[in-house]
Amino acid sequence: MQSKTGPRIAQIHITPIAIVDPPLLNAAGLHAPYALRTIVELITDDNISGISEIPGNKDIDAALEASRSLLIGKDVFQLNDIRQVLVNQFGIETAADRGETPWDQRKLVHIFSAIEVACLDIIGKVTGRPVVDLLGGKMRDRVPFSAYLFYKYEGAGGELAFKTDPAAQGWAAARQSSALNPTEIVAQAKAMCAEFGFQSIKLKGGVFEPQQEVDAMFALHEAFGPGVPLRVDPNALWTVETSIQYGRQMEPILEYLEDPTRGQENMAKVRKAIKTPLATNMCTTSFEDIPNSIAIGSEDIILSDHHFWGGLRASITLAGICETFGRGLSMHSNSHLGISLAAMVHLGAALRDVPYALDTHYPWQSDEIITSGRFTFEEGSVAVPQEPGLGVELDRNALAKLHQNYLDCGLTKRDDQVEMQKVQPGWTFKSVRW
Ligand SMILES: O=C([O-])[C@@H](O)[C@@H](O)[C@H](O)[C@@H](O)C(=O)[O-]
Ligand SMILES: [Mg+2]
Repeated sequence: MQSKTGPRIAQIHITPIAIVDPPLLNAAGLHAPYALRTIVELITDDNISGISEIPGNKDIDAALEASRSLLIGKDVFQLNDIRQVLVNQFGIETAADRGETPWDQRKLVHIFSAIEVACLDIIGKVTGRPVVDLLGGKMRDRVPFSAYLFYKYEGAGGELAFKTDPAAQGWAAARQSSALNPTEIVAQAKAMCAEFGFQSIKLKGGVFEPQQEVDAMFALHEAFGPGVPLRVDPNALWTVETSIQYGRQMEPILEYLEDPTRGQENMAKVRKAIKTPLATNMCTTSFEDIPNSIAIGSEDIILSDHHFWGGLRASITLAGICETFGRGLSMHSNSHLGISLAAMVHLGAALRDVPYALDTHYPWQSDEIITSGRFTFEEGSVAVPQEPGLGVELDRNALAKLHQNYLDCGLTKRDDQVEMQKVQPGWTFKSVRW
């Protein structure tokens, strides 16, 4: 029997969108009223559509545009060739290229992730298999996620910015409330867990001085008891000394401490001094970082993200490396919609182990871009879609509306410092604050 070729990429649609995002606080400042994503749709010569979603900004969109002519005509099964074409075009960003924010300065990984996921969606449709089967097959039917708490100002985001919608009910109402102290953080956690059933909880820290955030963690421990694993992520704003001091205080209550301090060397020092495992999505963020991570022991758990590690198959490779070198693996997230969530769920289902519930910002979003509407969570987990491909279809009306949001809102890249300065003039980001 002769093997077949194709289908081939005939059209590429790149659509920047802006999705409503509430005023969430973090170490870099404040979320804008809209978060930017880019939706990519590939259409093959036999009219099959494959979709993906990546973090958006003007540069990434321009790079996607620039790769269009290189990708038209490519066989969607030839992912190695497609990646090589993109490597030739953009090069592999080195640690030096990635500079002071190595987790962020990416072109190749985002673009290849967008193209790979859309191709896998098509391959799944052609073969009649869900994407998880293309990653080696399903190890579980449901994928567990963690509650992801944020300090925040009052407000719903989008047009409501810092205002609230009095008609909102349940979590939609709680999502608008301010959370600026331990009591409000516990209230946020209760509302989010009541809605989504999460069984573990992460707090985005790096907003207030460390003792306030540590007090919030103890308040969560008090409210939820020892059966609910807790994590806190100060996004590397603490010195080594601060990390050790507060890390030791939280040893009895934390499942893991995420990126307390900046860089692999500092993380390795903290790791030697405290008993709690350390997790990262900031110091070991690419394959190039792995050898030094292993040599010096900078973390226990790598928070992968297919958007940032170069796709779903690269994430499976990362899982193998983690297994070989005794690293735990979990998943990082940013504000996102259901196409990204579907891809995360297929990946999570294919991993041999999921020892830590994965991160997702999804509860903070109210928009959706898939025809089936927003994903539902049961006891914090999402069922793996069983239909061919990603198992989600693009809602073209929603795409048009969210693209119009993008055009209207005037944002072209994420800048949490600028957003914070609108509220607190003169506020500046500091890479080490406490
Ligand atoms: O959305 C945020 O504010 C987070 O701080 C995000 O930007 C981080 O990338 C991320 O969630 C993290 O775990 O560091
Ligand atoms: Mg993090």
